[in-house]
Amino acid sequence: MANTKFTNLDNLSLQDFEGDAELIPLMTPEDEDEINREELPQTLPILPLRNTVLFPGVVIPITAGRDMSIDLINESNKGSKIIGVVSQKDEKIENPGADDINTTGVVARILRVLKMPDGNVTVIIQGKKRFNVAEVITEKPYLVATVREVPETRPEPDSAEFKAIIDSIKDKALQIIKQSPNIPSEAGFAIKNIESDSFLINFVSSNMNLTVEEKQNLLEINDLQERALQTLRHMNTEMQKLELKNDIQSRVHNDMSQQQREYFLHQQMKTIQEELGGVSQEDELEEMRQRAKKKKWDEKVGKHFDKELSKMQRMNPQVAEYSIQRNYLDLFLDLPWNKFSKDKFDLKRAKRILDRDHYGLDDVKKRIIEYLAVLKLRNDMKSPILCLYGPPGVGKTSLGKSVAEALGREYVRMSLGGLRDEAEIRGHRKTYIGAMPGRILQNLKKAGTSNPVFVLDEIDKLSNSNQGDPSSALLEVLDPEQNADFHDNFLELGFDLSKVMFIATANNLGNIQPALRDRMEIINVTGYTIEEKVEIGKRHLLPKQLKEHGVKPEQLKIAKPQLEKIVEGYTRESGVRGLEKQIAKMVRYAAKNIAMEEEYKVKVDTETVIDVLGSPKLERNKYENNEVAGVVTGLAWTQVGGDILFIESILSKGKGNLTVTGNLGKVMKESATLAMEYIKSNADALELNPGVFENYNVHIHVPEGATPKDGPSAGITMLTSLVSLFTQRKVKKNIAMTGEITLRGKVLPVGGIKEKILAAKRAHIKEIIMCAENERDIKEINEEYLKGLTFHYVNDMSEVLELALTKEQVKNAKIL
Ligand SMILES: Nc1ncnc2c1ncn2[C@@H]1O[C@H](COP(=O)(O)OP(=O)(O)OP(=O)(O)O)[C@@H](O)[C@H]1O
Repeated sequence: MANTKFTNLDNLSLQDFEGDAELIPLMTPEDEDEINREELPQTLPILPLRNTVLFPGVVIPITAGRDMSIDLINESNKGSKIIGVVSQKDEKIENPGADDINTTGVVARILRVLKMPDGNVTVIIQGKKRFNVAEVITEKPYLVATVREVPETRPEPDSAEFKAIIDSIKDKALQIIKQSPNIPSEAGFAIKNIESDSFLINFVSSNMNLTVEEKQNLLEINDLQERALQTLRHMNTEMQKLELKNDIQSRVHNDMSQQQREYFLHQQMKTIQEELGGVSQEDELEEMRQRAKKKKWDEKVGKHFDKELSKMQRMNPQVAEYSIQRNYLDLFLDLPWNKFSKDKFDLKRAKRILDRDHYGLDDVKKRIIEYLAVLKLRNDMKSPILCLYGPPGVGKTSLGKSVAEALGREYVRMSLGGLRDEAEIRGHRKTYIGAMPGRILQNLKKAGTSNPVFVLDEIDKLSNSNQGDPSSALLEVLDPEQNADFHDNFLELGFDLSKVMFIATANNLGNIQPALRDRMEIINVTGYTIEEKVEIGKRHLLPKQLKEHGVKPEQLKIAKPQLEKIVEGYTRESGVRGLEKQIAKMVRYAAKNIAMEEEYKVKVDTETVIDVLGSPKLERNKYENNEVAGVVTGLAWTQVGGDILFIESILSKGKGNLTVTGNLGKVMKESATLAMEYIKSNADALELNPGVFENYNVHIHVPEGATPKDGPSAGITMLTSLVSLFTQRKVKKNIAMTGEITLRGKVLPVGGIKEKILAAKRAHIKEIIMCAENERDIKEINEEYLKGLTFHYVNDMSEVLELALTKEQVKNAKIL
């Protein structure tokens, strides 16, 4: 017989056969054929089995305790290892004789013998084929008998009926395995893999829960199909018994588990409640009732609350809606209905606070104080909403905070940057999963009063999307006519926002929805000059950073020249946020040395600044010389506020192409084309050789290439640059300009003048050219900022060129 499937048996240890462990090696049809071809010996030692029946092909462990059996096994194991195995008629008989054993048995091969510590022997045997005992020759020391093969009738190989029976046996076996918790699931795997039909029948018969007699009867059936049928019958009975058993058990179990579940849940609830301070549903409701008594809400709100509370009372605390309802009622209890802080309208004090927190910004502070004065006199909030607008980091947000302190009101801030869903402002309906009130109400809850100073940061960054229009929701918030009854979807009732003081901040007025802009009183917070930045650094930013880093003022001193170095060399902005970061770096330098007890310069000198911050990055920000034709300084409005920008242009041999580079937007590119066309059509007046346009390519570039730039205000700068290029005339020193051009050479006014003036000052510019109409902007600027600057107001390009270009040509001028 092919032994391949059983080789691993040799490696099995004793533990593998302990308990009821089943062995389920599988016999293939080839193994079976081989067994059938083997000759049956004439005589066999007979091993009587008390309580089991061996079937052909099946492997079973047997424990032998009787002397006759131990002797038989030991002898046979030394010899052929082939024995005859027959079950006893009565298991109680200790020393069975010829009459006490069944006549049909199975030839078996000893696979392994294991001697147990108690003297017993466990033997693993595998059944081979059936035999009949012809005659018992001797009974001592163990039974030996002559044997006869038992013929087996097999069905036709393609018998559909037999196949159906076999399939049914497999199915039933799998069902039984599934329903029986004691049978390992590997048995199912074995059954699926059995290829030999007779082995399947034997394997199932051997493992079924049958009496020895029933099993013996099965073994004695010579007709294989009949044996299969009988096996299936037994299996059906077994299955029914199992189903019944499982049914009874599951009924008992269900009753138990329902009870257990409830007990368990109650225990859990109790524990959670204990952890939460022992609040039961009733306690919870009572607590809410008590809190509600203290609320100063209107009758309508009170009634609504009572109604909703009794709804909660009727709810099962274990359902999800209960907690939604509790959150809903909590919001009612948390909102500051009719709760106001008392305003401190001491305007002198207010001014003191604004001055304490912010250096400069005189105009802005004046406007704020005026605004507060009106509030004081009218004593209602129906004055327009303030909108502080200006470049980043100039103190818009922190001004809002100071206003709150000055008025003695609570302060909340909500950033609108990137907000695109209307529900963020107005909330979701209560029925929506994960519903919440909108951020306006959430912030009021946080503020704890109904009249806080509410800063709406970055109102220009609201975006529109398909999730509704947040700006129209904001309109309702800000409209004094409507906001006394602001509707939040979650709250379902109106809430009065009319006493809230809203202050919006924005970087760019152009991006604010016009209807929103109309509702607000715009206050321009401009950027700072170098001197102001140095003062802010000294008075505010350095002390603030020292405090934040736990460094004492006497442990780090940065004098004005060093602060100026930091401003000029390391920051390029209208505001002071970058400066604050650089100062923080300086403070960290001190902090590190203090902590490591290392020596450092307490009085920072310029070398230390360079050591700590690296070499200055922005020296180029200053005005450059005028030795090259085609390089002109413009004044622009960029992401950091007002800034200077250089426009460079060069000529190269070619066919009159115009190239524009430097990450320029459409409008700026158009300005370049306009400038070029203007020069072409005014070539005579500019005394240019007309052939020059066909023989040269022009390239205009605006550094820095990585920063996107756009807008019409570079028009006059581009034109000046090109005229300088074509005429090779020097550009006047320390001059900068800003203005839009038309095709006819008219100069138009542009925006952001205040910022641009400050940027020019920071870059040490002395003269500025701009449109005559922009003169009114200059008049609004504090005299202080205009010191040292000369302004030229123009209407036409010819005036610009007259002012900006000298008569002198640059060194090594090209002859065109
Ligand atoms: N005039 C000033 N005096 C003192 N500190 C100032 C002044 N201006 C700005 N700061 C400080 O600069 C930092 C940045 O200011 P803030 O955040 O208010 O800028 P912002 O204008 O709101 O900027 P953004 O537009 O980016 O929101 C804050 O620490 C603020 O206190």
